[in-house]
Amino acid sequence: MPSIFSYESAEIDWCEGNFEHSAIIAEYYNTVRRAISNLLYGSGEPLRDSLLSLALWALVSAKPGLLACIFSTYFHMTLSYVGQLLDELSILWALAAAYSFWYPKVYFPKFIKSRKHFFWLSGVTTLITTLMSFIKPALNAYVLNCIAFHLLYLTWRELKKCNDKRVHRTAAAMVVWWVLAISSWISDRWLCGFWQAINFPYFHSFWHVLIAMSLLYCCPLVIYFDVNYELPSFKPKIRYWPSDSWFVVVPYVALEKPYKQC
Ligand SMILES: CCCCCCCC/C=C\CCCCCCCC(=O)N[C@@H](CO)[C@H](O)/C=C/CCCCCCCCCCCCC
Ligand SMILES: [Ca+2]
Ligand SMILES: [Zn+2]
Repeated sequence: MPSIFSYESAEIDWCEGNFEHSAIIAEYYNTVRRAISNLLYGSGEPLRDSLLSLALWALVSAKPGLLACIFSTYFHMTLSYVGQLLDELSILWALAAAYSFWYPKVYFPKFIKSRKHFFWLSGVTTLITTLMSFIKPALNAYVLNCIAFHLLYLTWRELKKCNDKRVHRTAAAMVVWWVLAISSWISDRWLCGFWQAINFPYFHSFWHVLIAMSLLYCCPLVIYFDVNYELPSFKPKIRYWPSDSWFVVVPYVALEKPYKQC
C-alpha cells in the first residue's frame, strides 16, 4: 500500500506527462509556472501604497494565499495525496480567511448579527468542509472553483452601485483573466487526450499564471469595497502601476483622506 506521501499517490493527475524533464519533479512545467505565478501573486503587495491595505493584505490573504501557492508547487512536484490535500485545504482556508475579514456585512445572513458571529459561522463551515474534503478528494477542486461564481455575483452586485470607471475596468479585467484561467483548467482536465495527441499538455500550467493575474485584480477590488463599507472617512481610489496607458497594469488601492470641510 503506497504511503500518502508517495509520488503519484494523489487522486488527480494533470495532463502534463510525469517525470519527463526531471527524476524528482513529477510535472516540470506545472511546478515551474506555479513558482512564477507565486512571484506574480506576491508582486502586487509592495504596490499597495497605504498602511491600511498593507496590513489587511498581510494579515489575511497574502499569508494563507501564499501557502496555497507553496503547497500547489509541492503538489505538482510530487503528485502525492498529501500534496493534493495541502494544496486544496490551503485554498479553502485562504478563502475562509478572506471571507471572514472582508465579506461585507450587508450580505450577512439575517441570523448573523455581527462580524464576530460571522467569524464563528466561517470557522464552523470551514471545519466541516475540511473534514468533507477527505471523502472524495477528486471533487475538491471543482467545489473550490465554484466559489468564483459567488465572487462574480458579489462583484456584479457591487458594480451596480458603483460609478467609478476604474473599478469597472478592474472588475472586467479580473473576469477576463478568470475566464481564461478556468477555461485552461477545464481544458486540461477534460480534453487531455487531445492535447497529449498534439503534444501540447500545458494548459494547467497556463491556469496558474492566469488565476494569479485574476487574483491580482480581485484583491484590490475587495480592499476597495471593504474600505467603502468599513472606513467611510477615507476615499479609496483604484490606481494602476506603471500607468493607465499600459495594457497590462498592476492595480492597487490608494486611500485619499477627503479634505476637511471645516
Ligand atoms: C470577500 C471574499 C474575498 C475573496 C478574495 C480572494 C482570496 C483568494 C485566496 C486564495 C485563492 C488562491 C487560489 C490559487 C490557487 C492555487 C492552487 C491551485 O491552482 N491548485 C490547483 C492544483 O494545482 C487546483 O486544481 C485548484 C483548485 C481550485 C482553485 C480555486 C481558486 C478559488 C477561486 C479564486 C477566485 C479568483 C478571482 C476571480 C473571481 C471572478
Ligand atoms: Ca501528469
Ligand atoms: Zn496546479
